[in-house]
Amino acid sequence: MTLRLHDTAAREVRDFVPLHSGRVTIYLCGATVQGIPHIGHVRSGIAFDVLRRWLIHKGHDVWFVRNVTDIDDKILTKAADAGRPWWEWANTHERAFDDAYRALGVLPPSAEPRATGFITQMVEYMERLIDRGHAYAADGNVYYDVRSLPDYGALSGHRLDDVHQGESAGTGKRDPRDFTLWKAAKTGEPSWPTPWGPGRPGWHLECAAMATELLGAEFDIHCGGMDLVFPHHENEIAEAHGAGDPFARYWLHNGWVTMGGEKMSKSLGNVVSIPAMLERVRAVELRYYLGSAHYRSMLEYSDGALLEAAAAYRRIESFVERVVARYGDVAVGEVAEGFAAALDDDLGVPAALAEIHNTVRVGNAALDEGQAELARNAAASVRAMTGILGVDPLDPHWASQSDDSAAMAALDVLVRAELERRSSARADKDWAAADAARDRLAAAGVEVTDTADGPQWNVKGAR
Ligand SMILES: Nc1ncnc2c1ncn2[C@@H]1O[C@H](COP(=O)(O)OP(=O)(O)OP(=O)(O)O)[C@@H](O)[C@H]1O
Ligand SMILES: [Zn+2]
Repeated sequence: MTLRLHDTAAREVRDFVPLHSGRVTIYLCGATVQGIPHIGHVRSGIAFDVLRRWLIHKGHDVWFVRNVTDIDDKILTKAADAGRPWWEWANTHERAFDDAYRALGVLPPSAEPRATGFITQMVEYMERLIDRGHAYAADGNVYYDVRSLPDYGALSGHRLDDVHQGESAGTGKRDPRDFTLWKAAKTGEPSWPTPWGPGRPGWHLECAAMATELLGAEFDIHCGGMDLVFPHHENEIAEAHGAGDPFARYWLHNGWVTMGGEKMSKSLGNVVSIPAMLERVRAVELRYYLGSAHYRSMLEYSDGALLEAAAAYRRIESFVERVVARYGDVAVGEVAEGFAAALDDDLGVPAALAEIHNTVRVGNAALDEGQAELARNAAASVRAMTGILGVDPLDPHWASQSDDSAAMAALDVLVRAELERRSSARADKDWAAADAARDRLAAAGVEVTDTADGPQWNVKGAR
């Protein structure tokens, strides 16, 4: 089946056809490493990790580039406020993002270019733009002349009259709507030499130069958060088209993590950091939660929604673990047809999750009825589907972070035996024996919840 994706530029969902058959090239705008990541910052990493895994599953070789913006006003200001060198500040927070991505099982990118490593390419890029009449130097700054490009604004739908770049007025700008490619050096700030004097790059130039250098003048998918449509991606397109490059063929944008209906952001103060979240739920549960909404929807954070998602994930996990405990190891099987159809439809994760939960229900019933083949097939399919969402319970990545799964599987057998004693005692109206079974479980710290899928258990205080 053909994968269909919502292309912001086309304003519609359209068939995805890669530029080169069998290979897909993707550029995702990565972090500006100025602080500790909050859960909003990693949403794009998770959403497009699912895209990547799905494309790999469909047989493509995926080249996935996610950059690091390691030079930026905010980095310089925050480092200066903290009395630290800017490069140390950037590196420290790059590691914090790395830790978060790794903890959440986001596949490492094929390349992770840092802006400061591509200055030569940025200078060459500006030379091309100046030669072609789309950029000009003034007082050591280099600006992009937005009026020089007839289709400026096409991605975001901004009319030229309404353009506000949201950047401070630079000296020598011919038109306030022009945007900055390169900033002249200021005393005490890092700078690199150029034909127009020393300075440092602007964000929009960084991404266009890195994407072009690593993925070519034309590549498949450019993605990022929805707040990047304007000005960041609009300006990247302007640069590429000005330079004569076709650039990205599809533009994908993810919605925000919100809290109280507003974008989670440090400036609003409504943030929950990844380390703080990982004190509350396991990393795999947080990943499940952050990846559970459709990538284009807003994901409104609440404690209740997080815990509900964690419980939903544990239902999937405990089914797979029960199968392993009873029948031994489970291989990765086939994805359900409905799951494939859901992901092919613009990465419809909510419908894909419904397929997973449905398979778990069928599998649990098969387990209860001792239908080994059916139960094992269901577990194998659940492994395949959860693997594409990055949350396969048996993926070794999670094993080091979760309870010892062999011990948990053994415990599951014992707890199930105790639960069976409790339920047959109830059926015999032997209340004393039923209470004794319940008390033994409680004394061992095992909490039992009766659900539509039968009793579920967990160890009190364990995550
Ligand atoms: N709440 C969020 N949900 C989804 N993506 C987000 C969220 N906040 C930031 N991002 C993404 O993270 C990247 C960095 O964003 P940005 O620097 O604006 O973070 P921020 O925390 O909002 O910053 P600030 O605290 O300065 O407002 C961008 O790609 C943006 O799309
Ligand atoms: Zn970018």
